[in-house]
Amino acid sequence: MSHWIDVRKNLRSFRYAIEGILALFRFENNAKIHFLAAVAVIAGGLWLRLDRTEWALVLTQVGLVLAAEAFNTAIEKLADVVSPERHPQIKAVKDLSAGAVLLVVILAVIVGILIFGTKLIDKLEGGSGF
Ligand SMILES: Nc1ncnc2c1ncn2[C@@H]1O[C@H](COP(=O)(O)OP(=O)(O)OP(=O)(O)O)[C@@H](O)[C@H]1O
Repeated sequence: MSHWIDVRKNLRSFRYAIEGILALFRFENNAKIHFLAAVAVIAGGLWLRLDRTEWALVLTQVGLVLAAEAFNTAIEKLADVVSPERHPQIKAVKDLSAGAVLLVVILAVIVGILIFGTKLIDKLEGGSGF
């Protein structure tokens, strides 16, 4: 009997997705840098005691950057298979994909400055220092 939801198939897909995440952080240089940045941001958030809304915003940005990095890596790998030779359209595809990551990163930095900037100033002006 066929089931409406095939749990075993779902679990297998989940395992492949985890393998993708592990490969991203193990082999891709930009992803490693973004991973370290994410760890630093989370440590900074704990230190500055972000509130719920601030965490929601910060973690959304972290998720967007890491997911954009994963999509970009996937597109680059696909492009390399489709066209191992240089091709102007592949250049456009890869540049657009990298541009998407840069856009997300720029916005994440702005959100980071808005949230961490004021918190940091408050903390330092409060005199508690480090
Ligand atoms: N097949 C290609 N055809 C045209 N331009 C390309 C191609 N591959 C890469 N490029 C250009 O090089 C940029 C960087 O691409 P990518 O990160 O894949 O590195 P690469 O140049 O292929 O070298 P490597 O894979 O050794 O790092 C792309 O954004 C694009 O401008």
